[in-house]
Amino acid sequence: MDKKAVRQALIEQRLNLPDRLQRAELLQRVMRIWLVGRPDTVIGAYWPIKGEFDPLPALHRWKEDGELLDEPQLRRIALPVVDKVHKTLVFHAWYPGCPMEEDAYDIPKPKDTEVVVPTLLFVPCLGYGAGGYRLGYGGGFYDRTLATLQPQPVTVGLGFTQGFLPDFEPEAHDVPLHAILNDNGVVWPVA
Ligand SMILES: Nc1nc2c(c(=O)[nH]1)N(C=O)[C@@H](CNc1ccc(C(=O)N[C@@H](CCC(=O)O)C(=O)O)cc1)CN2
Ligand SMILES: Nc1ncnc2c1ncn2[C@@H]1O[C@H](COP(=O)(O)OP(=O)(O)OP(=O)(O)O)[C@@H](O)[C@H]1O
Repeated sequence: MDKKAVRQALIEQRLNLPDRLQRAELLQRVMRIWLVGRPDTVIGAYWPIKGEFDPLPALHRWKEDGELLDEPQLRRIALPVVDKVHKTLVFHAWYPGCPMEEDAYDIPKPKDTEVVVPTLLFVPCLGYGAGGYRLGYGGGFYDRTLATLQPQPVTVGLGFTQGFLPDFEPEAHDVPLHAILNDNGVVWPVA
């Protein structure tokens, strides 16, 4: 199968997952545990589309947990906005109820909030394979953004078990993720 057909099949499968709610709850838990002890105060995530796992509830709790620390921490969540000229992503602060507007591909983006630089990025994985490699929708936005972001953020892929591709072959421009989490736990790096 070519990449385009694989993408279509994965989106279809994901939209039809019979137990997505239970799987989403499991992945939220994996995320929260993975975040314990991380030093980050700005985390980049995404507004879910096409049946993607929603990372925002777990991140909102992470943000609130920051206020309960011995030394309270101001934590912020950011969402990607497409830079149409450079075809890269810029991150804007987001909070629940934040005014939104449509970005490219009809994905909502925060309206007029501050540009921030995340030290950790949760990256949506349509598919993923061994070695921390991911398959996205084919825009190359994450690869291009990661090729230029300074300092380099830690990148953590999120996907359902269903997206695992045992035979995935990365291309030269594919930047591997530092970690991948799914509803079973941490699947990259392998222990
Ligand atoms: N939730 C979410 N937000 C995200 C991403 C993502 O993967 N998930 N992105 C990650 O990069 C960026 C947007 N990238 C996207 C790239 C392509 C398509 C898309 O639907 N493409 C069409 C084909 C368009 C074409 O061929 O010109 C399609 O698949 O039908 C969607 C988002 C930023 N925001
Ligand atoms: N660092 C880069 N510099 C320039 N072009 C790039 C870079 N990375 C990727 N591209 C271009 O983007 C196109 C799509 O890449 P790829 O198929 O890996 O997208 P993807 O990772 O699935 O999509 P996305 O990151 O948007 O979810 C490629 O054909 C490639 O030419």
